[in-house]
Amino acid sequence: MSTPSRARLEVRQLRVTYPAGGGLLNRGPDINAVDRLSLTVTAGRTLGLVGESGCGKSTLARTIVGLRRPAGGEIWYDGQRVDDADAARRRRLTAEIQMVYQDPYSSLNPRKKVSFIVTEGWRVHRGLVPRHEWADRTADLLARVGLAAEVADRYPHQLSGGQRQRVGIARALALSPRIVVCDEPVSALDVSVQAQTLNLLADLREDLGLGYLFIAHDLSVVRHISDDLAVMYLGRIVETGPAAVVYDRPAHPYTQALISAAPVPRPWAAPPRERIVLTGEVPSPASPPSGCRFRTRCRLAQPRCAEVEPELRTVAGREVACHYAEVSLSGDVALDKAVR
Ligand SMILES: Nc1ncnc2c1ncn2[C@@H]1O[C@H](COP(=O)(O)OP(=O)(O)OP(=O)(O)O)[C@@H](O)[C@H]1O
Repeated sequence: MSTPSRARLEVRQLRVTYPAGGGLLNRGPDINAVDRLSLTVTAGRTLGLVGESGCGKSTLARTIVGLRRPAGGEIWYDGQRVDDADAARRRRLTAEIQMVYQDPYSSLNPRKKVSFIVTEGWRVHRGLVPRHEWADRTADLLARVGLAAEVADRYPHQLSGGQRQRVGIARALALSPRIVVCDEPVSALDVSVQAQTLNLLADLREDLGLGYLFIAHDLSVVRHISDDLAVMYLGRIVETGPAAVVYDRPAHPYTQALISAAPVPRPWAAPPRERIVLTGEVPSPASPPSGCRFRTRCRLAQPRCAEVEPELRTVAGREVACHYAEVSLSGDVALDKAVR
């Protein structure tokens, strides 16, 4: 497969909401699951997106692949706007942006054989692959993800979790995407098969020149596969930049806390590090705190943080949304001096 170098997905100021709970009379404010979020995914590169459960990662993923409508903002693919396109153009554009789902148990139809599941996209995008090529092309796709051709005749319940996720990956590849949204693709798998699945995804990216938006709540999973990292908190990106910069010298107090809590592969060989424990609950996205959304759990919070919402700005080679990012990069001692 050739790799057009300019395949590029751009999300600009995206907002996605859910209607508020409660009855008609006591309706609360809408839930802003994704709030003015911007990011870019380019073919051949991986953007890792991390954040705690409930911060809006899956909502973002589902909106990018067209399963939810945004309440605001824009989604662009290769210079064309996707989110306001008519159904036919949208279908054509989004064939090139596919998704691998978190749970291979619930994302595959249990009543259909693998041969049907993998060819689903060809039924929707008629004419893409001629009917007489389906069997051979399915065998090729299964081989690409490390499965034997006989798997085509099996049902999902006859496969292991790792094999099912490979079927999910084959289904995503069937439409020759340029961009793949991987929504926690290994978190439902046994630890023993997580690494194999990650290696498969990394190999496919190399061979096919894919661009990944790789979503995970576990930083140690995304660190190795990502070129760039984005850290999400309550619907917004709080820090983003090259993976090595963000991971090795995090500037946002939230990123620092996430990294300090991530397991270290060989703790005896790693330098000792401070563990920052996050206190308090994640606030509801229906009523986020004023100013900086992270301030209610932030060890560096100052009065200004309640008044002015920090926008992303460049600090030491990455973008960070924190008034005191330089300070937090150089530690607490410096903070005393800086805020006086
Ligand atoms: N269908 C829905 N109706 C109402 N609120 C929803 C719905 N789906 C998600 N939410 C809310 O939107 C916010 C973002 O949820 P989302 O599932 O996108 O987060 P997440 O980071 O993917 O979490 P997880 O890792 O647990 O899936 C949460 O507050 C969640 O409660």
